[in-house]
Amino acid sequence: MRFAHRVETVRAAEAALMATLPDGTLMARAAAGLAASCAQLLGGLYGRRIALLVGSGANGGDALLAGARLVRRGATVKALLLDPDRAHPGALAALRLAGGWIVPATAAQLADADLVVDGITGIGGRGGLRPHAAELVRAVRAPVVAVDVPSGVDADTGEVAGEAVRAAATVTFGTYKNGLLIDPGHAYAGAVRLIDIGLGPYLPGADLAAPQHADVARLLPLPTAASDKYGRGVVGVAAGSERYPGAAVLAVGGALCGGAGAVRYVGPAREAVIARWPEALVHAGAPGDAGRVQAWVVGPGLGEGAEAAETVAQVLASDVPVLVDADGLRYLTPHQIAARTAPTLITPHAGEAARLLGVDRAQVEARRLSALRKLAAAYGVTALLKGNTTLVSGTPARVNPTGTPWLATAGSGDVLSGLTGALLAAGLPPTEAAMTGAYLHGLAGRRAAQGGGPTGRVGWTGEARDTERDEAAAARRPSGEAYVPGAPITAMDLVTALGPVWREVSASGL
Ligand SMILES: NC(=O)C1=CN([C@@H]2O[C@H](COP(=O)(O)OP(=O)(O)OC[C@H]3O[C@@H](n4cnc5c(N)ncnc54)[C@H](O)[C@@H]3O)[C@@H](O)[C@H]2O)[C@@H](O)CC1
Ligand SMILES: Nc1ncnc2c1ncn2[C@@H]1O[C@H](COP(=O)(O)OP(=O)(O)O)[C@@H](O)[C@H]1O
Ligand SMILES: [K+]
Repeated sequence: MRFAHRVETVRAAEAALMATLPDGTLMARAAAGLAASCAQLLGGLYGRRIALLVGSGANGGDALLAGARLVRRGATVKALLLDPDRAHPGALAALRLAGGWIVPATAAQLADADLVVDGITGIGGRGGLRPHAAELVRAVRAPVVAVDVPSGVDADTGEVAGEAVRAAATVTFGTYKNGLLIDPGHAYAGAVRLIDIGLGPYLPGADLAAPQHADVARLLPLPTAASDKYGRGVVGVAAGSERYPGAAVLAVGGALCGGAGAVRYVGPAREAVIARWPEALVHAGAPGDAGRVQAWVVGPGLGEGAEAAETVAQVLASDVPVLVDADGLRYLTPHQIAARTAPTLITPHAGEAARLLGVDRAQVEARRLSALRKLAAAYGVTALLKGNTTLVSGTPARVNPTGTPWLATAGSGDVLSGLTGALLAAGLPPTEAAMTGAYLHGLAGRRAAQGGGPTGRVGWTGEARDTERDEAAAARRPSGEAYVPGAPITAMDLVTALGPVWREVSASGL
C-alpha cells in the first residue's frame, strides 16, 4: 500500500519527530532527497541550469537548500523569490554560500532553465496560485519538479481552485498527501516519489491508501483442491433490458472472467447473454425466485420504470451482498438499505454520485473524497466513486492507482460491476472487493490498450498513474523517453484481458 495522511496529521508527526532532533534536520533530509531526485531526472548536473520558484514558507526553504546541494554538484542554480523579505533565511544563506544566484522574479529568468523546481507552497498552501506566481508558472517551458505538493493543489483534498503547477514529478516528504493521489490534484503531480525523513513511527493510521500488486494478490480468491463452483461464488446478475441487452452481456462477462464459479442471469437479455456466454445460467422469472447466489449485481442497462424499480427492490430484499450500479442507482433509498442484513456496495460515476447527493457534478469532481464519504454516510453503504482515480470508502479510504483514460468507453463500467460482483460472491468484504475490482479493471484497460494513456511524460516520471512497479519500470527508461500512449479499446476487450491480468497479479504474490 501507499499510505497518505492529512496535513494536520503530518504537522503533528513532524512536531513530535523534530522535538527529538537538532534544528534543521528535517529540512536537510527533505532537501537531500529533492536534490537527488532532480539530479536523476536531469541525468547529470554538470552545466545544467536549474531555476527555483521560492515562496515564503518552509516549502521554499526546501527548494533553496536543495539548490545549494545542486550548485555544489556542478549545476547553475538561480532562485526567483516571490516574497524576497520572507524567504527562509537559513536556506537562502546556504544557497548564496554555495554559489547560487538570487535573480529578479520575472518570466525572462525562466527562459533558459533545463529544470524548474516549484517551492512556492507545500502543505501550507491555501487556494490556487496568486497572480504573480501564476504568471511565472505560465512562462515555464522546462519540466517542473514540485516540492512536496504542486503549488495550487490542496494537499488534503486534491482540489485545484484556480491555477496550479503542472509537475512532471513531485518529490514528497514523510508520507503521501491525499491530494497527490486523488484527482484533480493527481493529474498535476506527475509521478510521485516519497522521501523518507523518519516520520513513520510518528504517523497514525492513514487517511487514504493506494493498493499495489502485492496487496491485491493477497486478496485474490484462488480455488483449492476442495473447491466446487458453488464454493467459489455464484453471482446473480440482474441487468440489461430490451433497449440495452449489451450491458447484461458485459456484466455477465466481467463476472465469469473475474473468477465467479457460476453466474445466474435474470432479465430480458437472456438470448444475448446465452449467445455470448453459454456457461451462464439464465432465469426467466424475477430475481426473488432465481435460486441461491452469494452476491447480486443489479443495475447495468436496467433502464427506467416500474419493472426496473421492482427488480432493484427484490435484489435489495435478499440476504447476500449486493452491488448497485448505473440505472439501479435511480431506485436506491437509505430506507431500503437500512433494512438490509448484508453489505451493499454502490458504484456511481461522478454524475450518478451528484444525483444521489443532490449536488452538481462539478462539485463531486472538485472534491471527490468528500463526495465519497458523504455517499457512504448518507446511504449507509460502501461506495466506489468511478473516475480517473477511482475511490472506495473504508478506513482508510482506498484510491485506485491503475488504469488509463482509454477506460472511458461505453460498457466499461458494466464489466467492473460483474467483476466486482464475482469478488463479493467469493467472500471479499465490500471495500476489498471494490478496491480489487477497480485495480484489476484498470490493469485490464492498460493491457488491452497496450499503454497507459496519452500523457507523454518523461524520464522516471513515466506514467501518469503510478504503481510501484510502474515507477521501477519508468526509472529504467532513459530520460526523455515518452510514455506509450496506447490505442482505443472496447469494453469486450476488457473482459478478454481479465484472465491475463488476474494471472499477472496472482503470480506477483507467490
Ligand atoms: N511537515 C513536515 O514534515 C516537513 C515540512 N517540510 C516542508 O515544509 C512545507 C510546509 O511549510 P510551511 O508550513 O511553511 O508552508 P508552505 O511553505 O507550504 O506555505 C506557507 C507560506 O505560503 C504562503 N501561501 C499560502 N497560500 C499561498 C498561495 N496560494 N500563494 C502564495 N503563497 C501562499 C503563506 O502565506 C505562507 O507564508 C512542506 O510542504 C514541506 O515542503 C520539509 O522541510 C520537511 C518536513
Ligand atoms: N478519464 C478516465 N481515466 C481513467 N478511467 C476512466 C476515465 N473515465 C472513466 N474511467 C473508468 O471507466 C469506467 C466507466 O464506467 P461508467 O462511467 O459506468 O461507464 P459505462 O456506463 O459506459 O460502462 C469506470 O471504471 C471509470 O473509472
Ligand atoms: K510546491
